[in-house]
Amino acid sequence: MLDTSRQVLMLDILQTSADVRYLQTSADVRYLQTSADGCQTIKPELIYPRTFSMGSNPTLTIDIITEHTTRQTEFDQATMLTPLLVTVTTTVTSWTLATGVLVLLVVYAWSKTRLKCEGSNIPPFPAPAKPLLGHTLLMKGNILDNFSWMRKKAGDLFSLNLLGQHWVVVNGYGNLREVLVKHADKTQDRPPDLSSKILGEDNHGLMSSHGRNWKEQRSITNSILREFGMGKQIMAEKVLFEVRFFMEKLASFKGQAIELPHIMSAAVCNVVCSITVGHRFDYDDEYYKRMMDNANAFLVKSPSLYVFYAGTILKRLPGDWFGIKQWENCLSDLNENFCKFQINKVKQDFSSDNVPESFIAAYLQQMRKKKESEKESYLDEPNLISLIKSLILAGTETSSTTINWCVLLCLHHPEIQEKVFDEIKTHVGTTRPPCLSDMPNLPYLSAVIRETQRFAGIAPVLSRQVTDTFEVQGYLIPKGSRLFLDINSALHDETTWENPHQFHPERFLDASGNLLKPAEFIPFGLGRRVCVGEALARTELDLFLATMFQRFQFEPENPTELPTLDAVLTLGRSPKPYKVRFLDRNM
Ligand code: HEM
Repeated sequence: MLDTSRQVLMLDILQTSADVRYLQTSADVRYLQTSADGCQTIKPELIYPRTFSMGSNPTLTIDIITEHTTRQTEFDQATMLTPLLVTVTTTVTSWTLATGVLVLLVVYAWSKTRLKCEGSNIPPFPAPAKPLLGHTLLMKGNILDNFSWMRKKAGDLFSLNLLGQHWVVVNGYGNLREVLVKHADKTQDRPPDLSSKILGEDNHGLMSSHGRNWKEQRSITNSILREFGMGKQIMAEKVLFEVRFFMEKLASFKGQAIELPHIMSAAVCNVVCSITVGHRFDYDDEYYKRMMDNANAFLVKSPSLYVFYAGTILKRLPGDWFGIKQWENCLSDLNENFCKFQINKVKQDFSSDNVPESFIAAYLQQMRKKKESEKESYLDEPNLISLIKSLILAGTETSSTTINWCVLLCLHHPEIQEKVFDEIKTHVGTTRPPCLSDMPNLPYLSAVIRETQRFAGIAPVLSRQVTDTFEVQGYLIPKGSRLFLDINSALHDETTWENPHQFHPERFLDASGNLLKPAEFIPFGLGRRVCVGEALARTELDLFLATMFQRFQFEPENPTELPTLDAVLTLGRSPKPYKVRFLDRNM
């Protein structure tokens, strides 16, 4: 503020007295003229504000020293100094005001960022909280590594103060189960997230809905997906239909090194589209590519896990520090140009009497029925829009990233790749594509898929809002707290999995080669919010991967330099970009 006033002062005088070299005030304070003719410095700090009379009729006497003469000039309000003095007066007033406001703000922020529950028997903190910021800085960087060292310091359950919000990080299968299953009534809801807040979709659809709305959306989603044969042969046929297009696309690269994720996501998303909107899209269709780019941006451009739950205030900051505005644009475009557009298309030739051919049609039919029966219901179009978006976002990158990890891991373990191929060759052959009924005969492939899911841990941290106080491990988890549930702490627990950071599919097979499913294997979550698309995801992983292993040999771009196994962490955990060659085994 001082600086600003000083600059205004100098500029105002200098602009109106072009010949002036130095200015000297009546209080004998000199300061520098900044015009281009190179006059010497007089300490500018001296000018403020004692130089001026602040009475009701402020005047200022200034000695104007030119090259040869000294002339004394008195300025008053009527002259050009008026704005100058007004500026100074205002500055002084606003300085006092600003200090007051700042003090108030600090006191307010301090009271808001203190945990109300501190002092009660909540889980311990891993480190002292910083004034105002609490533990927010601990959320920077790789959150999984951060949680891991905090766990070592504070134990399986620990508290964080994130700008006044109490969060508890829950580690270990036993604790996750206790929180998500035993206390399911109190931990059913997710905290409001930024994407639904900025789109005005809080309590819409499936991901961000809660209470009775969530129950009804979840129940209708389950029943429509079952109606479309999820986990059964009908759904498998939809997947196999897409697998054929995907294989041709892979073959079209003729062994050239490619990045898999884009084309893989396009294929997997088509399965979700064939269910939700009733048909697939061509991979090169511009409309589809735009929708895919937007869906992909949700993950790739998504802010860090913590920012995901931060307030919308971040959106109002100037610029786009957290990429939130860019992110918002992608999500709005997905909403308007895909979800709403497709719903309107289905509505155009919709009839309640037709057998529904898409999720949208089935939902609209149920919506109409509920309306006619005049039963209270949450089925409506805003929920449907958000639901379609949830299915696309939650159902694309998850399965696609898992397959992407599996291919990468096979580049590191060619012997595993050959073992899977041999199993397929023996039990399916190479003349017809594998189908769902082959899977019981392919336990090694199933073990490779499970081990990929365990090793990669693509959905590493879930979150919940605590709606009623409960106790776990002797600690109090107060109502209003939020939970980070570290799923990877169960998937990588040394007491369950020997050498958890090694890729070892055999851990999912018993001595007779039968497939195992340990309770701690929870890549789809646990409890009431467990993945609604689990059966579809498993069918996709089985059929896409079985066909890929059967037809292609996966080779690294450069055989002497394998791509890294390091992950990129956003809301999910995906491999760093790498290139792979798909060599057709039939050629
Ligand atoms: C390998 C693939 C997949 C993995 C690893 C996965 C994992 C998960 C996880 C961990 C959750 C959160 C559970 C919780 O918060 O407790 C979840 C929720 C969800 N998933 Fe999946 N998922 C996959 C595929 C799919 C597919 C294919 C779909 C749909 C087409 C889907 C739709 C959803 C939805 C809508 C939710 C929210 C459910 C709710 O809140 O009630 N997911 N998934």
